[in-house]
Amino acid sequence: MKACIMCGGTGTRLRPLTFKHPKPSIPILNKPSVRHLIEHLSREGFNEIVITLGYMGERIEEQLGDGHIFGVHIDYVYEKEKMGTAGGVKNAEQYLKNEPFIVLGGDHVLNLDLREMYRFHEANDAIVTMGLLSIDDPREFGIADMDINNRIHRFLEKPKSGQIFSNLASTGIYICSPEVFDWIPENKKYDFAKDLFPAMLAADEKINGVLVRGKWTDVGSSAAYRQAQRWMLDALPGTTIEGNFTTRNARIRGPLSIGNNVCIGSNSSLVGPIVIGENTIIGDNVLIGPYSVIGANCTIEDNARILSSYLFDGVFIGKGSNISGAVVADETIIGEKCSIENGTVIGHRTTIGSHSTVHSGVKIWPEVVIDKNSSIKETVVNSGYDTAQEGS
Ligand SMILES: CC(=O)N[C@H]1[C@@H](OP(=O)(O)O)O[C@H](CO)[C@@H](O)[C@@H]1O
Repeated sequence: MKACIMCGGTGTRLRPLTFKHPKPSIPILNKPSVRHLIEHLSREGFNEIVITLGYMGERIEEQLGDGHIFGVHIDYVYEKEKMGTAGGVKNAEQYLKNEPFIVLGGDHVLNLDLREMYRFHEANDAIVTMGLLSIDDPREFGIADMDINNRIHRFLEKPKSGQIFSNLASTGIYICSPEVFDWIPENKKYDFAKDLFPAMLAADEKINGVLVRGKWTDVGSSAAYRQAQRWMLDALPGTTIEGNFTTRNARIRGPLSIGNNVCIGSNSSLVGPIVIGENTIIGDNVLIGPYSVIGANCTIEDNARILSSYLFDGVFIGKGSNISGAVVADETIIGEKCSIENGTVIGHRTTIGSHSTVHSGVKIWPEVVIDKNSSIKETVVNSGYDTAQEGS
């Protein structure tokens, strides 16, 4: 079975993380998130995959290669300019024109039964079948109204508060028959949700919906990102303690997945679920609490506390610092006795001087240097980076 993964977006809402990683490459359990998606597709029998690329596309191609390590074959199609979601898929038509195919976003994290959705599509006669999920507040999504025979009669993209006629949100996962290409104009920016579905419904063309069960999120915001990592940490097997590490009397409670050559100092306490990448060094009296992911080549010095936080590769945490509910991108240095509070997102290669506090929810852009003893209450940007807020 064939799949098309849309990986062209700029990921502006996930800044500052997306200055270093395109959205599908942001690490989840220390692996680019799209790898988890491809592993799932492979398990479900979708082994011919085409990926549409735009922003930092080469990074994604480098990380995934031809797909053989996942048991799939991957082709890549680059968008020269932004073509919209349907326009991007149209660009990949040569790989998709012979049989129904599934379309997903490169930032989707899920454990859904996609095969069931595909079978439903094959057994029914719509050109498009949309995966729908019941969501309490669907304002961030497209919403659909569906009859008892699964036919969608109304669709509205990003409804405002007074316009919510249904709680069925589009997951942005579509099964399409090749006839869909007749509906998408060539060389024109064209979107599934904004252009194609309204055009099909106006022409009384059938679109089906299918309710999906299980876990699904798109990693569109840092809150969704944290949620996605939590799910994946919850899915770590039982009390496993994997990996080859050395320790002097640390107290360790799984589930825990540890890379090779990790070194844990004395009297430290690790309470899973936790994932730690290879070559990371953890000092004495360190507490690493549940729902933390620590990248490869990190250093956590003595007496630090890391709680429900995600540190990317090469991060340094100084003595006695307290990191709680934060995301810290690659190679950032946090000095001694800092406090990094809940919801903070710190870009790559930033330096936070010792004895500083970064208050709850603050974002700090890459390569910023914060003085010692600072108290940061608002976003700190780096004017060397593009500050325009467009795209998704
Ligand atoms: C224009 C467009 O494609 N909108 C889609 C898409 O929204 P984004 O905000 O563009 O990610 O994905 C949503 C699911 O993540 C889906 O509900 C919505 O209809």
